[in-house]
Amino acid sequence: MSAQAAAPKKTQSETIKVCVRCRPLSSEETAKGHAVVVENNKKTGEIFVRRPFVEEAPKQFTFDGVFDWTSQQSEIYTETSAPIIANVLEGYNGTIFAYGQTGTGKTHTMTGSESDHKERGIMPRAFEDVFKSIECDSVKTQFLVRASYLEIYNEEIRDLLSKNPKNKLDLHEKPESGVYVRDLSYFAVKNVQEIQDVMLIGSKNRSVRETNMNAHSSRSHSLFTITVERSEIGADGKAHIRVGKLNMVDLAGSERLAKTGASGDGLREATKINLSLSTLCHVISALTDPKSTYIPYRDSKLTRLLQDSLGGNTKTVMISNVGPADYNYDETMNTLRYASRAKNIQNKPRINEDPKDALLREYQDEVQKLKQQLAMLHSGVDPSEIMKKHGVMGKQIIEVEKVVQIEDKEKMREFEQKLQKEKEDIKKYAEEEKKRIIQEKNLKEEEKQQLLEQLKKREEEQERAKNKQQKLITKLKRMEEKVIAGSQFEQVSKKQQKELKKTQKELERERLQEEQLQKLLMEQEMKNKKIMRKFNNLQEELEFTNQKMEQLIKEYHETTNECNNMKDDFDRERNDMFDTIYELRNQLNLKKLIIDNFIPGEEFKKMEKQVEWVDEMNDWVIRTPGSFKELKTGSKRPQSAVGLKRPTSEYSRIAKGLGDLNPRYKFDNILQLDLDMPERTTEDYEGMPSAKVQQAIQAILNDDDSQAENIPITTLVNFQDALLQEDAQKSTEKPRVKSAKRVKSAKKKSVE
Ligand SMILES: Nc1ncnc2c1ncn2[C@@H]1O[C@H](COP(=O)(O)OP(=O)(O)OP(=O)(O)O)[C@@H](O)[C@H]1O
Repeated sequence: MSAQAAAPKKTQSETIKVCVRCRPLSSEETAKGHAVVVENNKKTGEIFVRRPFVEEAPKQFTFDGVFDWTSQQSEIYTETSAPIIANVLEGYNGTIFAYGQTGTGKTHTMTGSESDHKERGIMPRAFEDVFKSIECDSVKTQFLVRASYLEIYNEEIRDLLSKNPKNKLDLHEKPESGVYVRDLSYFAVKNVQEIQDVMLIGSKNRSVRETNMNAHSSRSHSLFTITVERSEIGADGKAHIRVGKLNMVDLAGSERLAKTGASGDGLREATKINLSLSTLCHVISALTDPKSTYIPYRDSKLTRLLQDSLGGNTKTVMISNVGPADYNYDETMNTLRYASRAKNIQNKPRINEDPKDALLREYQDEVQKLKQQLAMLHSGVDPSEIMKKHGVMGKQIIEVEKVVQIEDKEKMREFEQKLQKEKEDIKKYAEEEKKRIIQEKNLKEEEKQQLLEQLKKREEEQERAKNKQQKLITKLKRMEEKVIAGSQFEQVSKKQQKELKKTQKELERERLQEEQLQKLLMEQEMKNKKIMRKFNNLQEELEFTNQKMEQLIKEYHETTNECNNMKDDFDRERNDMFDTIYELRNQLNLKKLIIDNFIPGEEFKKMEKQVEWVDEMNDWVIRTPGSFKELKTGSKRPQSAVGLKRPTSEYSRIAKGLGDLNPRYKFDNILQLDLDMPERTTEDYEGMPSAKVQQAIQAILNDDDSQAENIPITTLVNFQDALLQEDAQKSTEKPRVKSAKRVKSAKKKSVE
């Protein structure tokens, strides 16, 4: 494929391709005697679903492809996904996603079996195809293949290839490249084995749990992305880069809480799964409703990540998985209804040409830089030349200046071998020199030591230089390895085979279309005949009208039935929602109870102030410490004054200026050891109390402590009166400081 062929094509819209796969009855379903209610017609793309225990015509849907339990994994891949892989290598974005009720075979379809080669799913087959196509391409075309793997668990994005797969990542959006996950790990891979290892590592980190419906139920949506960057020389003699991205999505299954028996964490997971799947359904509905003005992509992480695949610039295939058993009739119908709607979603795929953020260009630049550095290092003064220049016991090594250009692996190997040999020569030469110095009889011991030290120093220097060269070669090798070139020999026959296969498939598709058109034509002709029919007599006309009426009545009944079924489905969905709401309300009440009884109101209010709703994350988050500043109340602490050791208020500066000895104005960190006793504010009672007062005091003192509380009120009133009278008499003699304290003083005096 030449770069010329990649000249910007006119963007045409196309509908997303929708296929249905029905798995076989499981052994448990067979043992329980469940009946099969799903029937497929592969040729026409029709699927029929019979409502159990009801006498009515089966519901019929038509898709781009239908597959039953006899379909092999290879067939599913070839029919649904292979064309998308070819598109991705041309620079289109592609998405393949599996959707359906829990336990219907989404993971089986996408990943398949690890141990049984025949049973491997779409993902490993896609890996093989990507690298096969790269091999078949021209040697001048360079590729960079990267892989990433993430899951959305409980509305949190997690990097399945990270060292800490439980850390949550954020979604961001760039105008030129759309929605992306910040800090997601990408691994450059250069063959099938490497990318398969990436998938296996990620799959092991995925959240799975046993439910009533599936022993290994995926509790998260997973997204494996392969980014293929290809660089070719165009007609203008310049390198052009195209970037294709392939998303492979294994969604968590929709489930009815009553069937899966979810509780606790399982309930939380199921609620989040169902919510994000219902957002996906709302997005599908909105995209196919001509009256809709708003697409709720932002309502879940899943729909935001799939934004380009649904109504965007991607070539998309949706594989809807269903179960064949009668007890799953409702879920099967639900899946098929949404799948049927999705058929009308229009995308506008386009080739991504010369994007600004192409990594391949960065790699190419870096490799070029490394090559130059290496060449410079190598063409510089050789370490042995340094030795020669410094004339250490002069064995003369003549070095020829050379410029290194590493163009292929063979040359790189030669260069590495040469470097190794040079290292060994340096070592050998140093050893010989060492021996010679030691054996030199004309030299003093001191001189010998000096020469040996010099020799050691130079040997180290040379080794350092060679190690640096080795490092550069290793880095260059690593970078060049990541950039894969097409095969040396263009495998024409392989390519032709591929073309042949493609043409055969195209022919088959055309044949099917022709068959369908033929069928439609016949039906139309029949209708026409009926209309054009001439009636010989009234009797015939009556019979025809009766037949027509019967037909209309039948159609009316069928439509009414369909309406009732839809109403039933709606009721069921509503009941499911009520179940979910009921469970969630229970949990909410529990949390409210805990908050009301164990968290003080003040604390709750404080906490409430410290959290905020972030639209981007669609969740509550605790504010960062920086944002607490605005919550702080109270007076502002004075800022540090120039020349003072600590922030100081105006008042304390004045106090210091006035020479106040209070240590708090000394501006030093003072540790006060003496107790700061309060000043006395009362004074002893002087003079002789009157007889009445003495009597009252005596009465109090005579009562022991236990009775003190029970002193008759009259005694106390008398005592108070006596004191007041006496106060009035003596007020002219001496003013009292605090009369309220007198009772104590009086008592003290009397005791003394
Ligand atoms: N076409 C098939 N042929 C044979 N077995 C199948 C097929 N499809 C699914 N199965 C089996 O059914 C079981 C459930 O499949 P799988 O785990 O792929 O379902 P799922 O839709 O991914 O479920 P969940 O949404 O709970 O993760 C597995 O044991 C799987 O091997």
